[in-house]
Amino acid sequence: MVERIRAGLEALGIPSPGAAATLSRYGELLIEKNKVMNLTAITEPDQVADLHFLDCAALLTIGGERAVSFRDKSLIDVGTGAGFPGLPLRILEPSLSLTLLDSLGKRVTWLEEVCSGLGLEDVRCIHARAEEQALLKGWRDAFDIATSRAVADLRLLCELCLPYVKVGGVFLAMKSTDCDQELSAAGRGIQLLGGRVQAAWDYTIPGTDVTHRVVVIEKTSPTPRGYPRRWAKIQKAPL
Ligand SMILES: C[S@@+](CC[C@H](N)C(=O)[O-])C[C@H]1O[C@@H](n2cnc3c(N)ncnc32)[C@H](O)[C@@H]1O
Repeated sequence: MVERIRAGLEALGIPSPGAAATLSRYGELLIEKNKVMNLTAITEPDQVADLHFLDCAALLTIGGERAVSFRDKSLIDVGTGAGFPGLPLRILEPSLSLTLLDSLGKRVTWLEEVCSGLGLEDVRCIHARAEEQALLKGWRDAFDIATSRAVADLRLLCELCLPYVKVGGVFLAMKSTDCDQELSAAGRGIQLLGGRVQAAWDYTIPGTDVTHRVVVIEKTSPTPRGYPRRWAKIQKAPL
């Protein structure tokens, strides 16, 4: 796995002294734990390298000259599951101040073990529902970047994620390339929550023919009070 990750990072133009080995160790821990806990449907080492690590790593480079800078930024990964995309980003950009958030306690406990096993002691692992945590003092309009992959339809997802982002920051929604309809349906909600779609970048994971999309949503004004709403309401009446 380590060689595949190293080659993929090189193809992406990401310098990675030591990072490929750390990611590979993370992959081993993931595959091992997945035998007794449901963490991922992807279990074959090369696929873990491609579809988890290199997919997440691509966020650091997409957009070329207009790529989002992660250096010295604070980032919250909403619905992180087994740590994606947040943890690979932190391994590749050590200056990142990372918060991983998930509603499933067992996954968060495992993430704490992984972080300490990999020597990433400063990563905050939070067991909470995104729409509840965002209502607490110090969490709203507080992060430079929010990320989320494979958590919910964009209409719902924006209400979970955009409240965390400070004005001038961005929410990076990792999606498939067929998300046009999802994106246009989310337009009204994005505006209401204080966001604006800045770009949608397609990228191909190195060494594969898999193409994904990241939607970049800029925070242009603070999220109005009253959002996010309770989950039942978000689902029943998406913005
Ligand atoms: C399909 S997994 C994706 C995990 C990871 N982002 C990835 O790409 O592999 C979705 C995760 O979102 C979490 N989740 C769903 N709704 C959530 C919410 N409202 N607040 C926090 N976490 C949530 C679930 O517990 C689950 O771990």
